[in-house]
Amino acid sequence: MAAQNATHAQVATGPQSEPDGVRDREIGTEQQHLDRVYRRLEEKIHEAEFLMDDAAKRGQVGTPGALAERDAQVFRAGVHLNRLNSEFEDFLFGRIDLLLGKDGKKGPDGAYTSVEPADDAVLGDRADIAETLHIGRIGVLDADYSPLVIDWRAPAAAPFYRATPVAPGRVVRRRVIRSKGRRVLGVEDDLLRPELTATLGGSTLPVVGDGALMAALGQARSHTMRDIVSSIQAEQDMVIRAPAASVTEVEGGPGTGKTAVALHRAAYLLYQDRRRYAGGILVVSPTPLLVAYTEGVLPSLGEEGQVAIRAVGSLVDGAEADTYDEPAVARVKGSSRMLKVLRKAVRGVLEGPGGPERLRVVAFGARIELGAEDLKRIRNTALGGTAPVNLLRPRARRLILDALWSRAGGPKRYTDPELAAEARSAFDEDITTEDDFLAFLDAWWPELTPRQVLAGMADEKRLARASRRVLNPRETRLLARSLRRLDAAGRGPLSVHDVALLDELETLLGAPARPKKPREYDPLDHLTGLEELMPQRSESRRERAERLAQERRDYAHVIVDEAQDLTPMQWRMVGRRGRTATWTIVGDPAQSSWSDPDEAAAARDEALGARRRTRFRLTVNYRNPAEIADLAAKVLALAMPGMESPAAVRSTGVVPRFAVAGAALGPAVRAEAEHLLADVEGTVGVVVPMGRRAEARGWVAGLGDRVVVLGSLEAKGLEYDATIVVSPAEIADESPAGLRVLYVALTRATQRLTVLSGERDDPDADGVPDLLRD
Ligand SMILES: Nc1ncnc2c1ncn2[C@@H]1O[C@H](COP(=O)(O)OP(=O)(O)OP(=O)(O)O)[C@@H](O)[C@H]1O
Repeated sequence: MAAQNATHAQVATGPQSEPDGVRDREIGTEQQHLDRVYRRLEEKIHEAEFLMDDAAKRGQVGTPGALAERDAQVFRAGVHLNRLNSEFEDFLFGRIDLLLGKDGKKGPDGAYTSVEPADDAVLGDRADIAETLHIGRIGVLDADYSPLVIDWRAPAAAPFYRATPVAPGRVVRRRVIRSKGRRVLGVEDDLLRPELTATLGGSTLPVVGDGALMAALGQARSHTMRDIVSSIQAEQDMVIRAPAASVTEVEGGPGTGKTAVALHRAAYLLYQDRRRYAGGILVVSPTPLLVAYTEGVLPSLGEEGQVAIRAVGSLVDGAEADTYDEPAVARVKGSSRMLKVLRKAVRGVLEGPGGPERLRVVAFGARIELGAEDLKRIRNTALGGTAPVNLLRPRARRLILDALWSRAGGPKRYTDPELAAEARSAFDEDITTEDDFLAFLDAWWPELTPRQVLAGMADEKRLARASRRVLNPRETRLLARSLRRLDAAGRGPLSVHDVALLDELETLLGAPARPKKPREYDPLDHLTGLEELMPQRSESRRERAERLAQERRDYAHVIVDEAQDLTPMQWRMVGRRGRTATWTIVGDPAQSSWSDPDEAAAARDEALGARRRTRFRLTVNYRNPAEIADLAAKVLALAMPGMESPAAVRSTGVVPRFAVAGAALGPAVRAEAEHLLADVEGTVGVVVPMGRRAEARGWVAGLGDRVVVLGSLEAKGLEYDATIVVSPAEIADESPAGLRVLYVALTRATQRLTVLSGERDDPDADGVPDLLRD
């Protein structure tokens, strides 16, 4: 791990100090340990299988108590088995050799807890190794409760990540073990106290290899993210294990590991306080592509489904956004001004033309009528309530009945209150059972769905009434036009920004009634008496609204990745899902595709309110070689003058390639992609302006699934072995945030970068486009 805290002194390592045969011997030593661990795991699996078997037998007894016990046991044993099976591959990855600690106390995992060495741990320049710990994805205790493997999230594993040559604590040697299944393939050591001659069991402590981080960073990339448990760096570990304060904010440039750190933090929090986080951890990701890229990481860390990774366009149930609005429309839809527009739009639907203008009923043998003015007055009184509009319908119905009763002279007919009450209830019943009255109510105060209201906003005239003095006429026109994709019921392709509007509307409207699904018949029911324990009460609307609101608040922790991109309306949507949660927010203002980073920051402040914040900064770029990072820094200087770029941890000696295509982009992109496919083992990303996505897919058709075409906004968070950035000037011109979007595009490659100039780029004699020159 030569770059452990790259700013600190180098760690002494190196094959030069490695005599022949030492590596094989050390691999053999670790192999013996792994064999022991596997034997123990097999014992545990047998125990789990026995438990399940035994539990199934108990199930045959059939009493409710025995069944409940059976369920609990089967569940526990099932989880256990799943875990062991899924973690069976590659789960032991580290080892630390430690000096004697200051005190002799042991923690629950069987390891000594002291961080600092005892005063007499080192004599002159000699020391004995007092403790050896192996680190893995889950903890395994031997039959005598001594630790065979320490879970990477346990406190005893922290020194594996945190020790540096400047502050080594008790760690003398840190070893990363590469294993596959039951076989140890390699070991890489860092010596943290090179000045010492340390002995283990009487022999000198050997040192093998030259660090695991570089090996990990140089590996080819696939279409899914790998975990980094074996090489988490000290500054990253500080974030992963930070106490779950109300808000943990992490900033850092491209490639500093923000996404990796956020996901590993989720795994750490679950480990550290499973009960607290059983309420779920929500990870909000900017695009479905990034969700697909990161989804696999957590199960491999040994979790059991408490973590939901959702794209910001899929946070509302039933809505799946697959469209991007053009920047001017996105700016309107994302702005907090939309809140006012939506409020008025909801009212506008109720008041809008086409609704009934009068109500006629027959009561006491006479015809009674409420006219347009009466209905308007009643509607305004009803809307004076604070509840969501759909939940105000019963109130409006009652006000209508009151008005009819009074118009029919009801209050004057009866002096006896009891008689009056009886007559009133008969009057109400007569009217409300009439089909005409029900039809009137449905037309006059329809139960609205968020999608209907949104679709209604496609009518420019109607929208203009709702947006008066909030949006200007151009903004209103753009907004109305963009919503014409939807039919009257709101079906049709939704944009990412529409989803936040739907969520806001759902809050304004209250949840519409959903047809109740009949509960499936379960043959166990009559045995367990479950029906009695869980009576099927019918739920009132208010109860339902409260329940849904509750469900939304359910997340115990919310992680926001690429937080710089959330619009004010999206912050409101995400905020609703974490009202009582703790938060981890990671992002980089320099990569913001939102036109106004200050506005987004203000919206974040509003969503988080007065919660206490703890801030961290990540400073080392683990993705891009220095040659690519240096080029990207030129765009950063234009996009955000004065912003520092993170220090690249490695260099490949290969500078970015510049090619000029002019108008003939297709053949040039294809040729460059073919060239890069031959150069790298893994993936090639072709980043194009958003409007060129469809044609670009044609350019690379047939080159295989190692090549991926992405619109500039879709590249966020992803990475490829090699990247082709097509027409930088066109990407930069696409939106007011275009230079920052270009910065994102230029920082996706782990090995090779080709920049292809289009018609607008004005390349110099070397093919370097205007925007990337010194
Ligand atoms: N400690 C580490 N060990 C090995 N690889 C690492 C480490 N930290 C980060 N990486 C790798 O560096 C790359 C960048 O990480 P990640 O995507 O989390 O960065 P990021 O800060 O989210 O980047 P961006 O802001 O550009 O989206 C990934 O391939 C990740 O696996």
